[in-house]
Amino acid sequence: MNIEIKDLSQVYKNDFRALNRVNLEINPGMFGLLGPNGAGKSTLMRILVTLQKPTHGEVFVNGMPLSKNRKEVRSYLGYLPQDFRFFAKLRTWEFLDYAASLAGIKSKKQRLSAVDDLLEQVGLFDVRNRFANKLSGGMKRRLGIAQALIGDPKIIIVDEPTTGLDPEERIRFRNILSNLSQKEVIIILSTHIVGDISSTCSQMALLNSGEVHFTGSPEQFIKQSEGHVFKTSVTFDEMKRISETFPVITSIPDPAGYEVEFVADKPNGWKASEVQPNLEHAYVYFMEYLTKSKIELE
Ligand SMILES: Nc1ncnc2c1ncn2[C@@H]1O[C@H](COP(=O)(O)OP(=O)(O)OP(=O)(O)O)[C@@H](O)[C@H]1O
Repeated sequence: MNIEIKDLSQVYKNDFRALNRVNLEINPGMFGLLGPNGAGKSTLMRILVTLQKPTHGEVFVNGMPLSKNRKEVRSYLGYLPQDFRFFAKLRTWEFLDYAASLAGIKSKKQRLSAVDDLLEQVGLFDVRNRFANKLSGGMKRRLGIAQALIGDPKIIIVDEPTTGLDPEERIRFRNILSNLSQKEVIIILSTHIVGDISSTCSQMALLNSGEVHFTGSPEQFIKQSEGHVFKTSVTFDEMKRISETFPVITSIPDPAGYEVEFVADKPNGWKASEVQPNLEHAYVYFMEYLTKSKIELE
């Protein structure tokens, strides 16, 4: 399985360009699409799941153009939309049973066995008789991924699935996804949460204002910010000045002021030592320095 996105643009009716000439290659494993709110992630996800036609460009799934093979591509897909909703009056297992019949599993016996497997897989078996609308936020999201997994999809697309979840549920959700990525499937995870990417994705892209600014592994992404993350001690007075000059990532109070970690192209006169960057540092560095310089260059 392989997805190639070629020169994809989306211009909305109000002339707003939500995607601008996006090119990506996505192979089996977990692919993280990282970007701030409004970057165009949901637009791209909706195009991939055939809910929206792009203004320009094409998506190829295993070499097949999506625009001419929508039905076939749909048969490979599982999708968890950002605003996942379900019918309030169904129990958790009934909802999945209903979703399985919509997905074309006709035999009742086959459906019930698939539902039990899915409930086990996402850790909802014990609450299978609870009304779906009475599940906690994290459980609802897990029910969402369970319905996306019906029919063993080869491509699983999840749009901002961890937003609003507490840390424990977020980890649980990521673990479900990373277990899936052991199989030969493509999982595309769109998120604005850096932590979702670091722990699970082998490949990633950074999308900002509808444009891809980076594509590669999280390790390569981090490498780009090496030599641009610093640590120094500042007085209370200096704190204001440094935070107006650079993005400060952490500030830990000490008796004389603060120990701060900041991201900069150069530390510009501040006596600071270099720090080994992590993904959060790299994201801030990209957003502050590299995406802006790319936009200015064009
Ligand atoms: N139907 C539409 N008409 C006009 N503009 C739209 C439409 N849908 C989305 N947009 C705009 O396109 C941009 C990208 O939206 P999109 O939902 O794809 O971003 P996103 O990265 O998923 O962000 P978020 O996480 O906030 O949803 C936003 O500025 C949004 O307001």
